[in-house]
Amino acid sequence: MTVQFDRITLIGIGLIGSSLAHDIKRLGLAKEVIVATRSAETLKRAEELKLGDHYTTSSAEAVKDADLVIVSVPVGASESVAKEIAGTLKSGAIVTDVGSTKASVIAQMQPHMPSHVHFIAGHPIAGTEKSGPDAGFPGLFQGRWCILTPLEGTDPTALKTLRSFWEALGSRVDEMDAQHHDKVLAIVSHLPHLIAYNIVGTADDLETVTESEVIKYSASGFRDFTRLAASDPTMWRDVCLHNRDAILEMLARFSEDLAYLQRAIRWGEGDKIFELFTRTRAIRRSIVQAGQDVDAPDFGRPHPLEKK
Ligand SMILES: NC(=O)C1=CN([C@@H]2O[C@H](COP(=O)(O)OP(=O)(O)OC[C@H]3O[C@@H](n4cnc5c(N)ncnc54)[C@H](O)[C@@H]3O)[C@@H](O)[C@H]2O)C=CC1
Ligand SMILES: O=C(O)C(=O)Cc1ccc(O)cc1
Repeated sequence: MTVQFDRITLIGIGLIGSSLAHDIKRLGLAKEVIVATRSAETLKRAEELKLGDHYTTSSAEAVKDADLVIVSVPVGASESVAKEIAGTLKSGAIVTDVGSTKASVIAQMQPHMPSHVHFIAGHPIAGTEKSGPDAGFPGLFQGRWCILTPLEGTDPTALKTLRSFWEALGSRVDEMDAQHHDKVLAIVSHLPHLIAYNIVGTADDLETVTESEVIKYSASGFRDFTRLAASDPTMWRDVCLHNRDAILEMLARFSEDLAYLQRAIRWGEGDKIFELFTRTRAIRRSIVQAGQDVDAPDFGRPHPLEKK
């Protein structure tokens, strides 16, 4: 099914909002794109980059007559956006989001949504450590998964339309309930970021190793962590606070497993260490085999970190 909307409104025009803007224009998915964001400075930059057709700092104004509204703000701002747009949404409009956590976003937005709109939360599993309107680029969502979290009673036609939108961007779409989404993402995305923030913080705190040595001798493994640890502080603070339970559960499991490894190292239990490392190597090989290794040169799309 090919989709074209008369009017798409993008609320929030950072990495994700601006990447959507590039692709909507490139692929002709809307006759008109309205860009709304809170800060006048960001809005001015979006206009300079020609990311839309109309620009406003009023989300309430921006959603008037929109068929599709995509909210791309830090998850902690979801409720204030929902309250702001509730009164001006057009009948039959689809309202969605891209937030990294889902149960909290649904809890913040759903109660404010009028019954004449279709609210379906979503999450593209695609991004980089960059933020702001200059960070976006066309093709970010190509070949990546997008998870939609329909609720009981979600209109199947609206769901199909939203699915077609993401498919038009080149994404593969899965449906999942919000609680399960939050558990899965806690381990595959939120924990890795926390580990990265923590290890880079630990290296920075060391008394016996200087900062210049950390920079000078950083091996590629450490450098990979510094990339994640450079991710937007507001966005990731909000993820931590809004997926609290799942993150705490995964952190507890992680700490137990780390203690096991620590003990094996202390007692010289090479077989235990070897068994774990063999098991984890197999996971990496399955990712590569499944074509999910986005760093591979043959992944077949612009590299997510292409825009330096
Ligand atoms: N960065 C990434 O790799 C990914 C991020 N996400 C999710 O996408 C959402 C947006 O993230 P990014 O685009 O990376 O962030 P960003 O920091 O690049 O952009 C956020 C935008 O939201 C605007 N904003 C903040 N509060 C607002 C409010 N109350 N009303 C209107 N606009 C407001 C900011 O001015 C900015 O334009 C977040 O919820 C994040 O969890 C999802 C997938 C990947
Ligand atoms: O930059 C990276 O490696 C990411 O992991 C990007 C990312 C960040 C947050 C998401 O919810 C989804 C993807």
